[in-house]
Amino acid sequence: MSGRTSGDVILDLQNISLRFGGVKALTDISFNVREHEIRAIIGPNGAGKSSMLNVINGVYHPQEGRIVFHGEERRKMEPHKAAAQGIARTFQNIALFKGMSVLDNIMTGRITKMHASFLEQAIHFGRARREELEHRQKVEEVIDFLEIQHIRKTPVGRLPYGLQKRVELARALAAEPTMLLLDEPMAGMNVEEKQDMCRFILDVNDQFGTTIVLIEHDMGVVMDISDRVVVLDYGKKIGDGTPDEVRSNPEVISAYLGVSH
Ligand SMILES: Nc1ncnc2c1ncn2[C@@H]1O[C@H](COP(=O)(O)OP(=O)(O)OP(=O)(O)O)[C@@H](O)[C@H]1O
Repeated sequence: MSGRTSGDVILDLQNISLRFGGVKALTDISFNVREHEIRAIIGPNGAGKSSMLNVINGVYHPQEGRIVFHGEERRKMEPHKAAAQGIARTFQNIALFKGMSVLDNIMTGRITKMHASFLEQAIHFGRARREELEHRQKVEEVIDFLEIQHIRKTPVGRLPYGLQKRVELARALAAEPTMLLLDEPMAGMNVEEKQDMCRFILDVNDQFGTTIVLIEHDMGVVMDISDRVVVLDYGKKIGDGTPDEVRSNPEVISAYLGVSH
């Protein structure tokens, strides 16, 4: 456990149930996320982790339950509204524009922050010009922060996998989120790439104060960087607590940690 302090509850998920036809993806799940913490969601394949992230992000709308974000109950929220409220995410399978440069991909993370009209942008004048400079400056800050200056002009598709994941993180950060959802940020990475990604996640959390909710299969990573862990199995919550509490929870051990993954 990182030992960092975290604040008030900013996201409260209460009795969430989500079904796809006859498939119960999530059943009566409640947990919360505190400001500035690193909160992991773990569980075997098909446990409902990605579905949970999609509920937080407004992609899926649960049939039952309440979602309270910053003290307000959320009604059917669409993903673009989640983005406007400061929630950004990365995906299990990298979702970048492979033919575009690293810089241009990260610029797309600024879209929700763009105010100038299409016409203003087209003639590249006044407000649009000022805005573009601001966006560029923010993107350059993110590029420096994630140490990817050397690849800023490279088309993303030519980069090794670990760096593509870092570019995806950069794009999410360019939106200046207050809450960052990471769907398996270490998947497919070698040991060195994982170490780098861990360092960046901790630095983002520390330096920007960003709250982080992540799904991760690598238990070493989860136990190292998370403040609290929620454990799902077959769409139900079977554990919730600090890494130490979760590690010693018999139900978790038999359902998850005890099986090879
Ligand atoms: N869009 C969908 N339509 C139908 N069923 C779905 C959909 N999304 C998820 N499911 C089902 O919901 C259950 C939970 O899936 P989910 O992807 O959330 O699990 P997961 O824990 O993220 O798994 P993994 O570790 O394999 O990514 C599974 O039975 C899955 O088949």
